Amino acid sequence: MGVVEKEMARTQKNKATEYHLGLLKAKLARYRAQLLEPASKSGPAGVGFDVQKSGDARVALIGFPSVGKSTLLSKTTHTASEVASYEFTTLTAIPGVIEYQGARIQLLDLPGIVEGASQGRGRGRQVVSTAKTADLILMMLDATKSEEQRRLLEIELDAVGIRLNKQKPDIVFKRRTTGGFNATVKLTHTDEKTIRTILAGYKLHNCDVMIREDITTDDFIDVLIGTRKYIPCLYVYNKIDAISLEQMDKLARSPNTVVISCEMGNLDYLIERMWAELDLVKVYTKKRGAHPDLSDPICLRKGATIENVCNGVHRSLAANFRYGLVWCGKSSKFSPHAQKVSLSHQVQDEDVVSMRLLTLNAVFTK
Ligand SMILES: Nc1nc2c(ncn2[C@@H]2O[C@H](COP(=O)(O)OP(=O)(O)OP(=O)(O)O)[C@@H](O)[C@H]2O)c(=O)[nH]1
Ligand SMILES: [K+]
Ligand SMILES: [Mg+2]
Repeated sequence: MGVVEKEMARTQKNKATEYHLGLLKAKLARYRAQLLEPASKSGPAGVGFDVQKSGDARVALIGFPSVGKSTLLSKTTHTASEVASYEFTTLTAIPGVIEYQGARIQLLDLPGIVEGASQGRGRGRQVVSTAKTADLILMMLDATKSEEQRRLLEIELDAVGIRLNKQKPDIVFKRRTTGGFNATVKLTHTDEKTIRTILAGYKLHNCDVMIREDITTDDFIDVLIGTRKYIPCLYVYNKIDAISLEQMDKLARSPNTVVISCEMGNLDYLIERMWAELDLVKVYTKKRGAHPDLSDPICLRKGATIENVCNGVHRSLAANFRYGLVWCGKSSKFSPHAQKVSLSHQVQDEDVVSMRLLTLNAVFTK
């Protein structure tokens, strides 16, 4: 235990010391953020595996050893990853590709992690750092083992700043202004004084804060630190061939959970659920006077703009952009007629997009 942790343990949790605790928490979070985000030269700690991101999204497999991560990769992609009954069979990151609905999803097999992974034991630190780069985490669990495994993994991911299945808390900061405080909802888990104390700890005396949901002190620190990653997670219980129907039924009813048996197959439902969680937007491109190319959509993250579409076609496109035309999709106000849009326009699933360019006055597709 470090000095700050010790002081926190000594400090009893009651109203009188809550402010002090908040300050200590902020201090500890700052130290750990420094420890976990070292400058790139200072060694491998906190750095993920050097695997190029490819395809439209990245899904990372996180779990204890021998839960069946490599078996899953081998069964759902064309990549083989060694499978064995002994622990730590996989020693590095192994990428495979799942092709689904016209999208290419990178599935990343990773070494098993153990308790303490985030504190730098073994390759664990590298694994949890890689998890930070994922668009979706598949937390793989052994259905025959105790529920404790899930909580332990959540602690490890939490320790590197990953927040699972959580939206970024709705807090807005404005520095170098008057120091106003505004909460649009009643705060029941924290209060202005605690938040002021934390801000003072960061020497942020002149800082406007606007809070728009009933946050906790931890939520506030997360947003203040700013390096947190809010990543969706599916809890995947494997090896259901080895448990009773009643046990399986109970697991399957939990939120964000899928039960599978890699051995028995039928992983289609898992892939459907992954797809739904990734929430990708598919956009079709169209040449002037031609039908849209429905065979080759561009897949983008939700919230993507016309600029992202341009970059998905060719990197020179955005620089020569005059305007875009959008048809049919849910974002087009004038469907079935085209809507004239700018680079910053957000596209929706199933939109058809055409670009008009400055130099060529022509149309591009992939
Ligand atoms: N009963 C059963 N066994 C399985 C299932 N899936 C995988 N296994 C077995 O579990 C063992 C471990 O599988 P791996 O795929 O190597 O597990 P891993 O999570 O990649 O393990 P590490 O790389 O060591 O972390 C192997 O003996 C697999 O055959 C399943 O659905 N049911
Ligand atoms: K194994
Ligand atoms: Mg493996």
